[in-house]
This record gives sequence, C-alpha cells and structure tokens, in this order.
Amino acid sequence: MSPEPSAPTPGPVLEAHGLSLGYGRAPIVHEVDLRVRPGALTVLVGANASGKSTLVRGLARLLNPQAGSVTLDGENLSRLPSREVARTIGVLPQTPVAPDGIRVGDLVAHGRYPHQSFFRGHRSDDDEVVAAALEATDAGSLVDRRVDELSGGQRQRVWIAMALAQQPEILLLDEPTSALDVAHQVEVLEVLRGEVSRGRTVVLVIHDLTLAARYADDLVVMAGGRIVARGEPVTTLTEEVVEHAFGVRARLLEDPDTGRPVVLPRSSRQPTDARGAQSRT
Ligand SMILES: Nc1ncnc2c1ncn2[C@@H]1O[C@H](COP(=O)(O)OP(=O)(O)OP(=O)(O)O)[C@@H](O)[C@H]1O
Repeated sequence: MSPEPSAPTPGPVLEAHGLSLGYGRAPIVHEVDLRVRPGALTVLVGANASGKSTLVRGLARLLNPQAGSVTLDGENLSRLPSREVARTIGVLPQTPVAPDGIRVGDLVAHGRYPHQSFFRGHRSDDDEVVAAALEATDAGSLVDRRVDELSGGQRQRVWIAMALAQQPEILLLDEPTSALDVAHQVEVLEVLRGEVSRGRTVVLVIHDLTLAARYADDLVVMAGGRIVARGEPVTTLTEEVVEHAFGVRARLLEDPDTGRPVVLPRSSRQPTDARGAQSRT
C-alpha cells in the first residue's frame, strides 16, 4: 500500500511587529502587528488609501520600517541577505513595470533568477516551471508576444505567471485580479488556493469583498493605516465592519455553497420605485 501523502511542512513565518511605514515623516501604516499564517491564504481588504499596498511593501522589504520590524522566522528581515529574501518572498506590486520590448516568455523566466547563480545557471526544469506558470494563468498562447502589446488583463496574467514561476514560499500579490474578467479572476484565485494546498503562504490584496470572503483563510481589514478586523471571513466580515472600513452600508447574505458572506453594498441614495420616482417609504 502506498503511504498517505503527508501534509506539507509549514513554511517560514512572516510577522510585523509594531510596524509603522510611510513615505515621508508622517506614517501611513500605524503600529501594525500581524502574523501571516504559514500555509494559508491571507486576504487584505480596505478602502482606497487605507494602507494595503504600503503594508505589502513593508512585508516585502520594499519599504523600510519607520518603527517596529518585520521578521521572517524571528529574524529581522532587513538584516537577511537579499538573495535569501528574494528566494523566500515573492512580491507582485500593484503596477509592475516591464523592461521595454520584453517578450512574455522572457519576463516569466525572470521569475527563476533568484534560483540561479554562478554555480547553478539556467536548467531545463526552469523551462518546465515557466511553462506550468503560463498554463496556470491561461497565458501559454502569449509566450512569444511583446508584453507592451498585451491587453490589461493579459498583461496581469503574465505578471502573475512570473510571480508563480519564482516559486517562493511566501507570495505577496497586490491586486493581481483588478484587470481580469470574472472567469479569469476565479481561475487565478483557484490557482492561488492550489499553491496554498501545496504548502505555500499567499497574501493577497483584492477589492471584491465577496471573492475575498470566499477564498481567504484569514481576512485582514484595514482602515486608516490600521488593522480594524481580522480572522475567519465568516466572523470578521460583518455589516458593521464593512460600514466602518468602507463608509458604505451593505447587506451580507450567506453563500449557499460555502456558507461564506456575500456582500451587497446598498446605495447611498434613497431606493426608487419601478417608474424611477423617489420612494417615500
Ligand atoms: N510612493 C508614495 N509616496 C507618497 N505617498 C504615497 C506613496 N504611495 C502611497 N502613498 C500614500 O499612502 C496612502 C496609502 O496608500 P496605499 O497605496 O498604501 O493604499 P491602498 O490601501 O493600497 O489603496 P488602493 O486601494 O487605492 O490601492 C495614500 O494616501 C497614498 O497617497
């Protein structure tokens, strides 16, 4: 009898301790404590300018702390060698910039660079990883196209492929589905759940609260540069939290398939009747 497949060993623990971040003197992210659960999918949500991207940049060491620290398995991230950080933490920023004229296959192959060195150059399994990443994001047919000639959604899928090809233990993605049609959004989120089931840790920023609630293991809600709610989506995403974080009233229904919340934002205007007249009730 073949042995039971063993559960993947949990990866390194990424943590923020009293982390404050900003671009000038004034902090944008204030004293955040966050333990990113290894082997889980954490989704960050919050209104525009609530500090999600800034927090992601801090967790990825793209921005130095103004106060507090980020640690990887207890080691201060800012003191770890760059190559080790690049192999462990992959980050896809909100608006990545591709080198002029680069082709899709070459861009995605860039994801393999942290694994290569003077002693370990390009190998055939790098090609396999790149091909698998392109296939997972439905971008295989684009491999010879120039990145700057792609549609917004095609380009976004290619960047996700590059991040996947890096095969980091921790993957941070800032709004990776913002330009995708609904089918590709679901496809990418399923791919990321697949990464998590193989033991990877994924942190994701998205704006669609219903998709966030459906796919997250841990949901983190930000407002004004602080975490205002966190935990399982079912208990974390409440009408009060949505109103506090987004300034909009919403009705939360239960998804009959998953039991997770479905968020229906309410209009800030009075409801109108079928003829378009303002309702008086
Ligand atoms: N490079 C920068 N220099 C100065 N201020 C910045 C910079 N990047 C972001 N900010 C400011 O930091 C604040 C938080 O921005 P951030 O991008 O972290 O928010 P966000 O929650 O990711 O927003 P969105 O949902 O709109 O992407 C905003 O007020 C923004 O203007």
